[in-house]
Amino acid sequence: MLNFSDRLIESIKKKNSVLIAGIDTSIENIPDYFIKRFYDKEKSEIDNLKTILFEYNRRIIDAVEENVVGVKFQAAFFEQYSYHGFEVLHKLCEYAKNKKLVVIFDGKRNDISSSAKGYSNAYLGETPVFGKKIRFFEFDAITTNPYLGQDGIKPFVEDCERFKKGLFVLVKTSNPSSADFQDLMIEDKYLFELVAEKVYEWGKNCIGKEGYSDVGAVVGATQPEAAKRIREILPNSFFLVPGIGVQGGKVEDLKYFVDNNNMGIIVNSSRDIIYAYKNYVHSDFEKSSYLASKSIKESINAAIS
Ligand SMILES: O=c1ccn([C@@H]2O[C@H](COP(=O)(O)O)[C@@H](O)[C@H]2O)c(=O)[nH]1
Repeated sequence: MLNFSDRLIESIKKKNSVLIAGIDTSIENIPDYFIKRFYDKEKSEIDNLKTILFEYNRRIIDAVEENVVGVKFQAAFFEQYSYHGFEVLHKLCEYAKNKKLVVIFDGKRNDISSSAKGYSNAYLGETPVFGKKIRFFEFDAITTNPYLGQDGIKPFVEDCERFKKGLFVLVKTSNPSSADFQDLMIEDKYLFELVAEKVYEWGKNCIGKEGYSDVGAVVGATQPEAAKRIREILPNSFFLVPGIGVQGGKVEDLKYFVDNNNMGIIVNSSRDIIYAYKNYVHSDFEKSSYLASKSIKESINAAIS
């Protein structure tokens, strides 16, 4: 089996797209006409929730499939519905995987090593059950938080090596308060630069045949200056770039995120795609999401070519 970075590159070339559709759907943002179509008064609220959440996101995936290299599932939007949400997440992950999309779990997980191992078993690897190993999810990659240091990251890196999976470590995030900690200076370096140096180290043993590491960085689209610095430290890592559109990140700035081959990034867009019906065709959310994903893909391609 190919390394994660090689599979990603293969898919990017095939799709001519570095766009990732972010599945961040809340039930209250699903259009009324769609809810009415599926809501069954004979069923419980929870059963209706599960059906509608799955059916809406499934159609979004169908609609954008042609324009995206993968999908990123934001854990929070499934966790808010407790284990019912996770049941839907599991089905959607399989659905996207069957369409040969790259599937990312955005859980920003981390903990002490024994707990981190549990997370990694769940999302990248296998969980021991009665002497057997069970694979619960089929994600290709996960996002992690580096705050606990190397021992909290090692279980994920080991599973990346073993199962040819990918990791995106938060290095410089897109949110307004990212500077609170990430921009602290330690001697002559920003904290995010020190984290990037660690990401380089953690990914040294999982380099694919195309020369890219399977351990990448999350770098917010709102942070072009930081992106230039991080690219110097991580010349052969993929950046997962969230924050274009609603958060203010500009597609034109993506030229500061790419590597010397104009590669090395995947760019997430969530709300602009899943709720595109609010800006495009109100009565047809699938068409709207298709049009939005096509337009975002084309503008990204123009900005980085
Ligand atoms: O620095 C970060 C890290 C993760 N995210 C996640 O990406 C999406 C962005 O959603 P949009 O609707 O396209 O703004 C969301 O899931 C965040 O949790 C991020 O935005 N910034």
